[in-house]
Amino acid sequence: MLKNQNPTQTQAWAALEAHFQNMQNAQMKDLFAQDADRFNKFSTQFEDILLDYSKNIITEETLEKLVALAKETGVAEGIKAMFAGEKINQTEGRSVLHVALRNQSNTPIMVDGEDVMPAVNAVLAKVENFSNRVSNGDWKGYTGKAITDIVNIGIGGSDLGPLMVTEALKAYKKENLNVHFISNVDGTHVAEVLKPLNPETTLFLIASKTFTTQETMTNANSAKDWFLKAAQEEGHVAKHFAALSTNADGVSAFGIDTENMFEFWDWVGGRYSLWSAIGLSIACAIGFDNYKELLAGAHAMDKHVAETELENNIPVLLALIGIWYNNFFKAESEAILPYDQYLHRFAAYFQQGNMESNGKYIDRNGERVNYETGPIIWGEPGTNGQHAFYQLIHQGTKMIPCDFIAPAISHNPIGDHHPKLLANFFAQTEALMMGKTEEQVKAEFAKAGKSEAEVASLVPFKVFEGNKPTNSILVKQVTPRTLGALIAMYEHKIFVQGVIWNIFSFDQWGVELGKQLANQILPELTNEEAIASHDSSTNGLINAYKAMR
Ligand SMILES: O=P(O)(O)OC[C@H]1O[C@@](O)(CO)[C@@H](O)[C@@H]1O
Repeated sequence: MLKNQNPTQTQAWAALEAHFQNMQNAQMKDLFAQDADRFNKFSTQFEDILLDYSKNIITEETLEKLVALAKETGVAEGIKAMFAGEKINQTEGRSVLHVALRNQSNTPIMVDGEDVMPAVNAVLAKVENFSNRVSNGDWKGYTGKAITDIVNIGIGGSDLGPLMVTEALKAYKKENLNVHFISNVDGTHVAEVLKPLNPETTLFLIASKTFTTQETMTNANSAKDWFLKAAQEEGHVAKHFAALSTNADGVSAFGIDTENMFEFWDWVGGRYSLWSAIGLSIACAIGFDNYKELLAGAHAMDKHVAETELENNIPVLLALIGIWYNNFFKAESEAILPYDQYLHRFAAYFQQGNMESNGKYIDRNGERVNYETGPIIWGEPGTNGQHAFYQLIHQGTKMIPCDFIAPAISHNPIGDHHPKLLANFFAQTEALMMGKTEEQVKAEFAKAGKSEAEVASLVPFKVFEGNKPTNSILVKQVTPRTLGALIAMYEHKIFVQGVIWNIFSFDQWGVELGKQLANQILPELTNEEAIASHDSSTNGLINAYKAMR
């Protein structure tokens, strides 16, 4: 059972507040100077992933106090409850079992008294059969040609996961198959993606847990129109459209043969669904064996989370360090900075994963929280970010804890590109931690032959205060297995933070109001009347739009 404990009313929180008074001015460079063994004490290895969390404003005492908070708020109980299939998604009356989708140990996992593993494995077998047939060229289109292009039509969790993973694992992509993603309801997206494609050799995967999402159904209908313009006969749809959904009625109403439907279940959250049938485009793109390796990596991390004491539990440590900054240093955002071009959509994926899970202001008792909850997640690949926003991270007024991620081995070892990438990866976290003192700046000017008087006015601008916290995650190489473990690590970090913040991390009521209002406004855009049903701004904007057309 989840404990339902307001974190700020725990003894651990009070102890952390007192501890923070001592730590708020601590300098990491002093902590390193005082302990030559700091790196060994504050780093850990999981398979081929090294996590170095030593460049944080923490001591062993900090971690002890943070782990005490995890204990008092029932993190261990929460982990058990999730893995046991308890309906911890309480406002929707659902279990949260994305861990079942990758449960390659096949231990029974019960929902409402029934082991879900047989159904999970049946869908996985269907995914294997389908993806093999498509990637082997055995699946033929209406003119008898093999499929060359797969188009995943979905949005949010039905897009971001498959997109991020197929990009991250492009080195494993099947030669004969291209994967494309349409998500935005903006007609430009479907127009631009379909422009170069051949209806005879294109297969559409309509990915939608609910099969009611406005953007996805609009894009799916446009894709079907595009296809039928060439194919003419409705009967050919079955060879070119498959559905990934929990809603069989919606799928057949759309006109997709439920034989071509890959089901998943309401205990799979959209933002946790790439491990389900939603991952079909991944299996087609990189091959089923690699897709299974992705699941295996996540499963290995699941076992680590379920079996490891809190003190050495990697997602728990990351969650607690995040809470230390979010709730005590008042940091409002976290940056994820992958030094790997293939991981260019990794931060975007966890914008939904983190912010849709923990962007909540009501606690599990239905009361408004009196503390900060989920952070803003953002980030871009390195080294590009260095030329865009690192100025603020280094010399801005905001503390932005950053996760730096890099592979030791590149899939594209061209010239000295990778050593240069890694040099930046190592240098940035050192610079953020060490900074540059006034004395160092003056010495550099003196070395360049500049007199103190000459440069006095410049010195303040060149000082770096440093003491900016980072985690460094060094993976041997971005492979299906390490990527699976990395994604699961962040998923569990998010879950643990939600338990500590005493919020429900697996519903998303906050996305509903905008949709409701959009549905009310849509008919107002097509009639000729002047609109007066809203506030003056919304009325003004709609009427100005109508005048512009
Ligand atoms: O998969 P579907 O049901 O089409 O939902 C798509 C996305 O829409 C949401 O915003 C929920 O409405 C995300 O949680 C979800 O991943």
